[in-house]
Amino acid sequence: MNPVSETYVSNHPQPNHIFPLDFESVQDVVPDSHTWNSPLNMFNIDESSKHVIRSVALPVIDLDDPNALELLGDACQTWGVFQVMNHGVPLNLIKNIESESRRLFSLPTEQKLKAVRLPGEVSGYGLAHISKFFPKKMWSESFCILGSPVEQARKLWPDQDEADYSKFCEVIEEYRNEMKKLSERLMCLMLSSLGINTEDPNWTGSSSTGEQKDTLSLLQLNSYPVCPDPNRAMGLGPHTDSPFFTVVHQTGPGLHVHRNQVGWVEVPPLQNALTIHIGDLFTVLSNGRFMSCVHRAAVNQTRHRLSVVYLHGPPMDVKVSPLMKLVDPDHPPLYRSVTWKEFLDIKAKNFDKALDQLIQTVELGEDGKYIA
Ligand SMILES: C=C1C[C@]23C[C@H]1CC[C@H]2[C@@]12CCC[C@@](C)(C(=O)O1)[C@H]2[C@@H]3C(=O)O
Ligand SMILES: O=C(O)CCC(=O)C(=O)O
Ligand SMILES: [Fe+2]
Repeated sequence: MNPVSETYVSNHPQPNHIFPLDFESVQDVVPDSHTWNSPLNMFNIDESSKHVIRSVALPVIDLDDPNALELLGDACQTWGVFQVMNHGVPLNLIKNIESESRRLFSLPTEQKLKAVRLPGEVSGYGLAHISKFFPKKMWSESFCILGSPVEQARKLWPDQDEADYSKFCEVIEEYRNEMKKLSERLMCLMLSSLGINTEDPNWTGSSSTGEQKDTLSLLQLNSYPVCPDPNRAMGLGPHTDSPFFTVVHQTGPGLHVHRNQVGWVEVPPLQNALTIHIGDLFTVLSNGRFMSCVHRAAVNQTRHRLSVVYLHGPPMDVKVSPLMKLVDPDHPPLYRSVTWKEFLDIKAKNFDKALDQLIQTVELGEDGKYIA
């Protein structure tokens, strides 16, 4: 652990999976704590080949294309990941969030630790939330923002004049608004591709009180510093995202998605494209038609890579179940209903097998068909 973290920890006991390596003082070797050399045996992925495929083209969907709906449905069913062009998010806003992230991560470690994510909290600076599921540390640092960024930003830029944190907050809020708009549009398209009409107020399932609540939106900024030996380190271990889907902006190559029978495929950092990953809750909602996509982030020796991840999910306590329209005598409900909150608890205990825990067996009639 780096000296700043050490001092901090001795005063505030913390689990060690929150603190990133002190990248400011990284030498020319990857420490043992960060060396990924044993097979993970997660997600039933065959790890015999380290090869990353660059020749297989991932679906790229132009939202202005008249066939966008069909292409998008196809991409969700076959890949669980796709890239969108003409998404309507202003390019200068994307550049701005990139430079604000860069400004944040280039603060001295000591400063970033002032906004460290406390145990049990979602927002703040630290290792990615999923680090606790892996035996080795990741070559990255992240900053998670749930709700207003103001409180966190004040910790990062405390004594200076307002300009420092207000610029950051402005850009975050603006980006979040654009992401919300785009996500709602994508959600409608994805559901339409399944024959679901989102005008129906109950399409996400029902909350305990029956009232409509806001969907939850969360931003995570990731930073992957240059690494002296990228083959031995991991930026972000293999995982699926838990919400309905995530929208990712990356500044350079490093994102890999896994496809069965194919292997790890690189997601190219196309100019002006955003990457969408189907998450676990969409798998439940779509009754297994759209499977969440396993992905990871690699690091490199020359370029500091950044990514910005927006999570689009339901309110934490709203039950998500397979949509009624996707359940019929030939398609029984595969998963039991679950709230995002319950699902995160399940995932905390069964990281790569969380969805399997929701699989239910239903009684079938004599003809082998499901009776609703
Ligand atoms: C509400 C959530 C969803 C979490 C856990 C918890 C708080 C932060 C979320 C993320 C944000 C970034 C990707 C992810 C994979 C991560 O590492 O932290 C997400 C994870 C999940 O989708 O499970
Ligand atoms: O850095 C990336 O490209 C991916 C980040 C990611 O998957 C995540 O934060 O969940
Ligand atoms: Fe992810």
